[in-house]
Amino acid sequence: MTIRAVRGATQLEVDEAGHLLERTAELMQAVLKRNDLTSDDVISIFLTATPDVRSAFPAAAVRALGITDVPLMCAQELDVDGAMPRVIRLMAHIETARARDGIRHVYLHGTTVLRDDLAEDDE
Ligand SMILES: C=C(O[C@@H]1C=C(C(=O)O)C=C[C@H]1O)C(=O)O
Repeated sequence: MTIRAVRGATQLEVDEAGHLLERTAELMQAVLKRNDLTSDDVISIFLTATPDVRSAFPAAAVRALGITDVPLMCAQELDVDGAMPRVIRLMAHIETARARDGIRHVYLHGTTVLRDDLAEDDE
């Protein structure tokens, strides 16, 4: 097993708490599923929201999935001119037997344009 990092991002239609929690949970579950991970394989999760997001802490969505024993941290993304609005990002450090190029990064709901080199088709 090796420690690796996996990235994810999703975009909100609106900045509302219920929707944010739903989209963040969807993202977290997709990151785990696409990389054959369980929460036992996760070391830590860092989440960001763009500065226009004010409705909820994305970490709450991860906890609501039952991932309660993993250190979580939320922060605000850089306020770059022209950047995509209402984006939730995550980076999870994980234990995995996968090679670096076997890690599947997850970009949902229109965010593939952020990193078309990393992102697969939105499933
Ligand atoms: C491009 C993204 O957005 C921003 C830019 C990043 C980059 O250039 O690597 C990484 C995270 C964000 O700060 C992304 O989420 O992948």
